[in-house]
Amino acid sequence: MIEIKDINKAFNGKTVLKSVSSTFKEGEINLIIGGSGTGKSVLLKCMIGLIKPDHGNVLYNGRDFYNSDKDTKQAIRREMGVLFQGGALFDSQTVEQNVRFPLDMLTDISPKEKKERVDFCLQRVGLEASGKRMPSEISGGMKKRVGIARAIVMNPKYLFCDEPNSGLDPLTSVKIDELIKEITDEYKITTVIITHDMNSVMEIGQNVMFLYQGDKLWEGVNSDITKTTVPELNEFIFANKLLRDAAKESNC
Ligand SMILES: Nc1ncnc2c1ncn2[C@@H]1O[C@H](COP(=O)(O)OP(=O)(O)OP(=O)(O)O)[C@@H](O)[C@H]1O
Repeated sequence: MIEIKDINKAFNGKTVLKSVSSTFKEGEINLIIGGSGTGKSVLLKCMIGLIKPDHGNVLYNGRDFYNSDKDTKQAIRREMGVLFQGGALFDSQTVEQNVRFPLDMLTDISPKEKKERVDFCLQRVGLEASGKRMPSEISGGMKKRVGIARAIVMNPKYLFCDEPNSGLDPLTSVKIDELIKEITDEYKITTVIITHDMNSVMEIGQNVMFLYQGDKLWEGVNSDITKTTVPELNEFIFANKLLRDAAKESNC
């Protein structure tokens, strides 16, 4: 479980996050949604320690990240897996080398153990036959899978995904969502995903937080989202015509 309490952040006098608090549950998919520039990525970066909030706390199973000693911070960092937007793969390294990278950087396990762990993770994301290929030789969906394999190679307790569906066709997006959901269930990970994708919200959004201009305006389970009376959230959801029509039909 991750708790964020009263997170505030401003850049050059402009407030980007306004006292945001929430709880992200273990073994569940927790989504942060909202339009462009509403502070989703800044919030995620505040959670993983890439941007220090001006005020507020981030608690990892009760451990207060920003008020921890160096060793505890390091331990929490090792429990995080991050799938960056666009995958962030090293183009000059094979798929296998990309997945092995955190093990090389953060562990001193033997080459044999590393190989076993990398093979296991590649197999878990359905890429067991692609370890020797270069990122330039695989599709966008496969790159995301490599990113997921790398994010789980350290066996994380917390998984953060920044727009895992960006740049993918709808069918591949669904497959990536399903994979993240399966892995979250299987290893009881606390997963936090930033997305614009209403399909992801409806399919896998067990807990959803809506940010608007740095404010948390709504949170709840996905099945309640279309009943919202928050005008900004309504506008965000029903920008999608299919959903608008579906909502009209269910009200008839
Ligand atoms: N390092 C920074 N320095 C100054 N301003 C920043 C910095 N990072 C983000 N911002 C500003 O903070 C605001 C929120 O940005 P953020 O990237 O969190 O938006 P977002 O909701 O993730 O948008 P998108 O969906 O388009 O990625 C924006 O106005 C952005 O310009």
